[in-house]
Amino acid sequence: MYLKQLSYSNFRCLEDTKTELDRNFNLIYGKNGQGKTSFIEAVHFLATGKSFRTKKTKELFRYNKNRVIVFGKYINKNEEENILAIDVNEEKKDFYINRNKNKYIDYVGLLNIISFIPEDIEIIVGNPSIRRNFFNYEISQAKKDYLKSIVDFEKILKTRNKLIKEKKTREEIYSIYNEKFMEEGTNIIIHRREFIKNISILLNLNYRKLFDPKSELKLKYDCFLGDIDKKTKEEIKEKFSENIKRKAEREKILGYSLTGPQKDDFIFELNGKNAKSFSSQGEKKSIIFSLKVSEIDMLVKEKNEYPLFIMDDIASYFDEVRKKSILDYFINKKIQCFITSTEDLNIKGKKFIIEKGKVITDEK
Ligand SMILES: Nc1ncnc2c1ncn2[C@@H]1O[C@H](COP(=O)(O)OP(=O)(O)OP(=O)(O)O)[C@@H](O)[C@H]1O
Repeated sequence: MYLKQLSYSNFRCLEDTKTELDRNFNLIYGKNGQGKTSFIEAVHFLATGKSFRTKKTKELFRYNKNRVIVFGKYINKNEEENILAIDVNEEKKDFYINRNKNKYIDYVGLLNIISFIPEDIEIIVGNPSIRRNFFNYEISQAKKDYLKSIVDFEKILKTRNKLIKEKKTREEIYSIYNEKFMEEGTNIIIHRREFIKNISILLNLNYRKLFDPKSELKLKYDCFLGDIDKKTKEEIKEKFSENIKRKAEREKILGYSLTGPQKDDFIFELNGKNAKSFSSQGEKKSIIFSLKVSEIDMLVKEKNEYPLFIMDDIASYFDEVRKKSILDYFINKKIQCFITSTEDLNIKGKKFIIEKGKVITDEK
């Protein structure tokens, strides 16, 4: 799939415009502070309804404005053209597919996108909730029923916590919620185990191919239940149930859930050592880049089409050799990518020069 056209109104510092994009390579080029990141943020926002820089959508409104519209035409794997749009104001966010208003759950995942931004290093060094959010989003892109499980699980967890806090743990309603909690929780565990197993193999292959053929990189699912590697769904549920029973008394004292996949974590291990504590900055960046490339492979396997890729500030990440191997990767795979840079890159495609929010197209 690829994005053919992008337009936006009131998006950060960008001057309202309509842009025709290259099917493969789009270089967003300019000096610091001109609007390069804002441009790829608009692409990301169109695809996901979210920014990769902020949770507060209001920050996307141009100063003193209270509404943003992004609009784009994309071509899917059957070469069909579709139109997406998001209209957001202070109160609500509306999603449109081919000019019809739709729910977010139906909108997200139509235009798949993978991003690589400086803040992604947090996936390794940040706290477990960052990794959980990251993998939740990635698994959802490939599996719609996972997104549903996550949304349902979060609602159930909230109610379960409320019931524990109110000490209504012996009532019938608690046991109904407990059953739902275990059922959805187990679905999440199974999806996570499967996804991590598959992506870990790709991650190692990609890291070796792109950066270091002698290294061994593993991604491990650190499930709150301990080792569930070879367990069936029923066995996992059983273990979950025992875990709940064991922690019930303490949950009552503390007033919230002490068990469940909301406690899961994921560990990156480079040559047998936890990357969070032992890997260098350059190795961490390379691990994350390999992870992103592996996500592309996973999406291609699941959906049989390539997602879009956006990468902010390539020059600040990698040396010349690594930069070349990364750019070669995108060119060979024929992925539509959007790369921002303060230096010109000698690659065939479209160059968009950004100056004070104004986008100037320069065919290369
Ligand atoms: N909501 C907004 N409305 C208007 N301008 C904004 C808004 N948010 C940020 N800006 C301004 O937009 C400008 C461009 O920011 P952006 O991060 O897109 O630049 P950039 O070209 O990627 O810069 P760099 O190379 O330094 O990363 C900044 O000067 C910033 O202050």
